[in-house]
Amino acid sequence: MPTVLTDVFRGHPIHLPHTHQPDFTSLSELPDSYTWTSKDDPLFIAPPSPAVAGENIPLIDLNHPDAANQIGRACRTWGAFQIANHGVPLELLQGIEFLTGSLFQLPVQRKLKAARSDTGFSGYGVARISSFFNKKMWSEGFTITGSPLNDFRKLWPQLHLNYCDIVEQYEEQMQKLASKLMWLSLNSLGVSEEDIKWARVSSDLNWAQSALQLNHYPVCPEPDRAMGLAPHTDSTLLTILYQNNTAGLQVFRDDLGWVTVPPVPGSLVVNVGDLFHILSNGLFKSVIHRARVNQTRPRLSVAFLWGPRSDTKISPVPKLVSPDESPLYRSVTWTEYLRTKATHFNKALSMIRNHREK
Ligand SMILES: C=C1C[C@]23C[C@@]1(O)CC[C@H]2[C@@]12CCC[C@@](C)(C(=O)O1)[C@H]2[C@@H]3C(=O)O
Ligand SMILES: O=C(O)CCC(=O)C(=O)O
Ligand SMILES: [Fe+2]
Repeated sequence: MPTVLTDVFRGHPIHLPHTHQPDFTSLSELPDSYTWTSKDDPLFIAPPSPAVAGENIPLIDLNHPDAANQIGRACRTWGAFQIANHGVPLELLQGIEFLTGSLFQLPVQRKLKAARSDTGFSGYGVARISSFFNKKMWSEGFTITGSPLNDFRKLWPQLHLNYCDIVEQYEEQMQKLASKLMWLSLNSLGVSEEDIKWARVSSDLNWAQSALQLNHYPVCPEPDRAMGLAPHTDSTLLTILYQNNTAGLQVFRDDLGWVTVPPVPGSLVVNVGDLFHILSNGLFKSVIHRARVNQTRPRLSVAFLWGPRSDTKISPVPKLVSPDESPLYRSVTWTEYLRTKATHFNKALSMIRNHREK
């Protein structure tokens, strides 16, 4: 049984055309292969409801005495929220943004030296979900899990140690924050450490693991017809996203359609992932989100994808299941779930759902 994320796709190759990325900046028209319509994605033009004006995911001050309830409410209604006063130093956010910008500015041949392999987890390439769509996405990405030393040495023969240091510090801060957010939201449901022993704060976070996904959305000649990152849910417990000062992230609500998440300097966006939806027996929504692009400003984002150790079985917390009903989902490890998702994409959750008798 693998215990690290790097092993997840070993024996489960995903062939993706990393080497066929265009030089985005040289294109003055959108090639057909990048032109999206609602045939390529049924939600492409989900009309915003009139109610959407003024509706936005909540911005929650973590120092507020009622923060736990506000977070709980946001997880139930939106599956996403922004946070201020999160305690992550501004210089570290600036550092990770600088690293991300420097990485994607490298010549494409250099980036390809660290390309993600078909069975690999880390490295440069197109989004993993690309194989589920007919059209290409206007973006490039870099996934990090474990030490980025080997990849970074290929990218920056001189400066790799400085950049490794930034990643290490960033991940350390994010891990602490993610655990705090998970417990604040669970506490709001009356769930305590007694109810989920594997996730005890006192167990020094050895029960968790993570990946960092760096994303770059270059400026685009026809943004209305292009897609930066297609609609998806994350398979995590929680994802913490840093976005630079360029809008592009949108979250989907059945009653509102697509809602743009405006960048708020210094704040972070938090998404509920599929595993948290399972753990909460469906009470917290794993939010469908996507990234759009624009004509004038490149966009960068850094997603901290956070989940349990690969061998931990995640199942609905018994306290959240009514005594006369079976849990909404059967138990699953993160490894099993990532593999299900890699094969079945947005049907993955329904594949592990327990079907209740009518
Ligand atoms: C741990 C992971 C979650 C992720 C797949 C991955 O193995 C590493 C990258 C993650 C990411 C980021 C972009 C969107 C997404 C759906 C994808 O294709 O790669 C997520 C994956 C996920 O949450 O399922
Ligand atoms: O770039 C964004 O805003 C979204 C990124 C994202 O959803 C991801 O990396 O999983
Ligand atoms: Fe995502």
